[in-house]
Amino acid sequence: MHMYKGHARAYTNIALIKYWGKADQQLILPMNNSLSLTLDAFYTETSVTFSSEFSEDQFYLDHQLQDKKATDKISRFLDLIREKAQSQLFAKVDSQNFVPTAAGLASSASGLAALAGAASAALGLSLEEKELSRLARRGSGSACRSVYGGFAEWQKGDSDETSYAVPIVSNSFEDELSMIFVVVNDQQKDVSSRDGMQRTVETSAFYDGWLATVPQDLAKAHTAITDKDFQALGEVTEASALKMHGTTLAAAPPFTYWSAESMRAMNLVRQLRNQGLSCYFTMDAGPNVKILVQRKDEAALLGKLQEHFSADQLITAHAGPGIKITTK
Ligand SMILES: O=C(O)C[C@@](O)(CF)CCOP(=O)(O)OP(=O)(O)O
Repeated sequence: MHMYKGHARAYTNIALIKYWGKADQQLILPMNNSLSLTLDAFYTETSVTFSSEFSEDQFYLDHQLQDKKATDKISRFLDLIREKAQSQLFAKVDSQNFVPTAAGLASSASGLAALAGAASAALGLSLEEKELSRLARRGSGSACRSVYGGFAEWQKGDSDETSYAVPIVSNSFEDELSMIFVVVNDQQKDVSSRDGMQRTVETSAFYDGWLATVPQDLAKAHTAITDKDFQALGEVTEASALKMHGTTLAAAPPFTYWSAESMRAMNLVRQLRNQGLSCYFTMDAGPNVKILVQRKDEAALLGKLQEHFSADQLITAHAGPGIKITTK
């Protein structure tokens, strides 16, 4: 009887310069580079066991056996790893999302990164970071950035071999930052990021305009990180999110991830900034609002936010580490 085990913990990341649109759906090659900050507040722990005793793949998420649809998606991803390792063995996948229950935050980035790490290690593939990032990308684009801690850039490349994330040298600027999540509960049925970006690429009149400004936004973000210039990083982060979300309004049919509560949070950020509290927001494929603030202003911002939102809606995160893999 052959049994092989691997474990990984991977943290979620939030894009400051957004990935929005694929050049290749099957390989998950993006239309543009993106830049993110890995956080310490949310992570996924995954254990994978391959065994000759198993007659099919099994996928447990937070101790719940998942249905065929979810398991088939995992199996297709595991096939990539089985192929690399020349293995036919089936696997049992145990994933646990350490995301505050109220959050309802998507954890595909940490989840697929942890799965890539645990499964490849179980089959004895000791992949170095670039290869691990490429593998995670096949699970979910943003997952490729969670291989690294702190700031990372996903270089779009033009093939499976050339599309992966790299760490950004930042002389610890990330340690001077906080990100406060405002979890809004009026979540209408969202369009998934995968479906949302596909519809936008295919139909949005604003999509080319979005794409045209990404390289200059990336350059601004790099300069801001090098210079430890919080205002410049905040401005380009907020602009990138607004432009990305703007593309959805011109899609057919049009859609938006912004709810009334999202708008309330974004307007409050602008108001607080105008009153001298330097903070900037970003948003992804959901109504939650993420606020970038300097660690030194974190308490002051929380105090202001608590006047407008309940404490359990506010989650504070700081820069987090890269993926951790063990095969014990
Ligand atoms: O994270 C960002 O750069 C921006 C977004 O979060 C904005 F919503 C998109 C993430 O997309 P993802 O879930 O990775 O899609 P997949 O490749 O279809 O799995």
